Formats: sequence, C-alpha cells, structure tokens
Amino acid sequence: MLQVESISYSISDKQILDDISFSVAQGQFIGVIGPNGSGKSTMLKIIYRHLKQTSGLVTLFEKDLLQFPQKELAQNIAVVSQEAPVLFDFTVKELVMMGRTPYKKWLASDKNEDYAIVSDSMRLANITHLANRYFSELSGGEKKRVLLARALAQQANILILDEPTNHLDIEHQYQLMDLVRELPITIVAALHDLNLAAGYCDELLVMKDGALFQSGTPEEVLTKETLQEVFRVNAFVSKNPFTEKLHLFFYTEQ
Ligand SMILES: Nc1ncnc2c1ncn2[C@@H]1O[C@H](COP(=O)(O)OP(=O)(O)OP(=O)(O)O)[C@@H](O)[C@H]1O
Repeated sequence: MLQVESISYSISDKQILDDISFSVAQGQFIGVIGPNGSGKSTMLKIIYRHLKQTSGLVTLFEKDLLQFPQKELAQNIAVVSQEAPVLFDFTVKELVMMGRTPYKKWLASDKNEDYAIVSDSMRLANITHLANRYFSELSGGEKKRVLLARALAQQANILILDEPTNHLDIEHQYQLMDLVRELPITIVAALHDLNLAAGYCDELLVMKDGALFQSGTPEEVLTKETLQEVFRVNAFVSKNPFTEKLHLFFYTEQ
C-alpha cells in the first residue's frame, strides 16, 4: 500500500537521506531502527508529508503522496511525532476531537459518532480520566498518550509513530505496543528500544548514515554482526522465555 522509491533528502547541500526504497504491505507493523542522527525522523516526516523529498517518489495506494489533498491525506495517515504541539488552551477531550477534523465539513458541529469515537480512543489510550485536564498541564507520558488518542480518533489507514514509547513508563510502553499491534491498520514506528522492536514488529528497517542499511524480520536483521556495525555495541542474541520472541543482551568490553 505504501511504496517508497529512491527517496533522497538534502538541506543546504547536506545529504540527510540517500536513495531509500522499501514497501509496506497493508496491516504490517514496520519498525524503523538506527542510531541517533541516522535519518529515521526525517524519513518518517517525508512519509507523513511534513517534509518533501529532494528526489524520489512516495506512493500510497499507487498514488503520488504529493497529489493527496490535505483532508484525504489526514484520512489516510495519522502521526504521533516526537514534538508535542504547543496547545495551551485545549482540554484533552477537545484535542482528541481534533482527530475528527478530516471527516468534518467546514464549521460543522461534532456528531454523536464523533463523540463515540473520541471516547473510544481515549479509553484505548488509557486517558479517559484526563478528559477535562488541560494538555499543557500534563506530564510528558500523559501528553504522549493524548496524542496517540488523537491519532486513533483520526481512524487512518496508516499510523506513523516517532519514538512512541519515549517518556512512557514500562507499563505504558507495553500497553502502547500491545494496543497498536492489535489495531487493524498499518504501523510504521521509529523505535530506539530494540527489544520492543524485536517483540512487536513484523519487519525492521535499519538506518545508518541516512541510508537503508538492511531490512527484514527481526531475526534476520538483529544479528550480532549488524548490531556491532550499525550500533557499535556487543550483543548476545537470545530468546525471551515468556514470549519466545528474540531478546538482546548488550554489553561492553570494559
Ligand atoms: N533541519 C535540519 N537542518 C540540518 N540538519 C538536519 C535537519 N534536520 C535533521 N538534520 C540532520 O539530519 C540527520 C538525521 O536526523 P534525524 O532527526 O532524521 O535522525 P534520527 O535518526 O531520527 O535521530 P534520533 O534517533 O536522534 O531522533 C541528523 O544528522 C540531523 O542533524
């Protein structure tokens, strides 16, 4: 459904992304991993059209992403980015309702259906108790969950998450990953926690220095050799005895 073809991106002669290609099938959970500065966020920003590639093509349902009208784009792609928006005067409930904007006519009022979706999204993101609080007064992790609820309310085909577990305590990290995995939609998520990536993703894209270093299943890409070359750490690759998923132990020589 989503096709990225030879994407490059430069800012004032500095090449940030270099000839990246991959495709995402409907319903897949794709993890984007790579060291700091390897280009994960920039690539995601191109996919949700916050940035425009310098060259290459992104298509969604075989249509050039740049040709989508804004409203149609928002019906297809929802985002929880790293940057929390500055929205001082809004309550949580109001903010989650903004997720319904792509479905509304100009100045139309909210319908019962919208209220039901907002309420459902808040319940899924575990923020119902925060409904009447002001967004600006929430903790980092609470804000993250509110932004997730807003993205859920958008009911898009693709959910893009840029380090979604950042700021979340361990319970909420797993809750979020469980929740998004169960959604009947396509997920593309930049993740720093490689064990979460291994436990939840169908496929991983490994970024290094702005290029796609490797892609494949967690078992294919999370090898001792790749981890050494891309992340410069020693890793012992094992299995989580409870989930049977791949599990990594990291160590240094010191
Ligand atoms: N607006 C910009 N101007 C100049 N350089 C930029 C700009 N945005 C990003 N970069 C550079 O592009 C590279 C990739 O950045 P990006 O944020 O995509 O990396 P990342 O993999 O998401 O990193 P992190 O894990 O630290 O979030 C970095 O070297 C960054 O400094």
